[in-house]
Amino acid sequence: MDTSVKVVEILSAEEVRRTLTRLASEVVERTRDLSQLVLLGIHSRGVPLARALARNIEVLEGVAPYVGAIDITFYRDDLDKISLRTPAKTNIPIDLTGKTVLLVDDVIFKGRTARAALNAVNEYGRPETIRLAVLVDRGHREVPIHPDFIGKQLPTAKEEIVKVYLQDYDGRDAVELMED
Ligand SMILES: O=P(O)(O)OC[C@H]1O[C@H](OP(=O)(O)OP(=O)(O)O)[C@H](O)[C@@H]1O
Ligand SMILES: O=c1cc[nH]c(=O)[nH]1
Repeated sequence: MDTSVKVVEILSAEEVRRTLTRLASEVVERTRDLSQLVLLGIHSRGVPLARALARNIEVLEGVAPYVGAIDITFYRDDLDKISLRTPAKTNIPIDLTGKTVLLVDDVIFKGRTARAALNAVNEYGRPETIRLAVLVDRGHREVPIHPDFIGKQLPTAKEEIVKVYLQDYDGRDAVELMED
């Protein structure tokens, strides 16, 4: 019996970087006032991803957006099933009232993490708009949430795993699919 897991490269380092450049330019194009933009990365890889996106926006526009972090641990809808081992790593750089908040995550799957992030954001003011950017949308949503900015739409089987690697977090950029 073959129990090995097959790893398929979905995006190379160069493709991750190009995708980030495209996402940054889409965000710029669709943001009315960049001075009001706050990027909030969803812990954990959403945080370095938000920083990378912010750097790309700064290169394009010469304006560095605010960047912060959201730790959704205490907002999960399966909280009773997980331990509370993770300390809150939320960092909100400014009052969010009236701001354009861009939630950033590496992967969206069932959508429950993004839903929890919306609850978390509510605690820090009332943004004018909240949008969602993801590097990979792998489908299989369980809640009615759809990202506004998508790096790569990747049809997957439910049991497959998408792994995102980021330079600032993992020492390299890549997206891989792990198939059974
Ligand atoms: O749409 P969902 O089904 O909620 O899944 C998406 C979330 O799953 C992963 O996080 P994970 O919980 O694996 O933790 P990590 O960020 O530490 O990798 C990923 O980074 C997203 O945040
Ligand atoms: O495949 C998946 C599913 C959820 N989160 C990930 O990072 N990968």
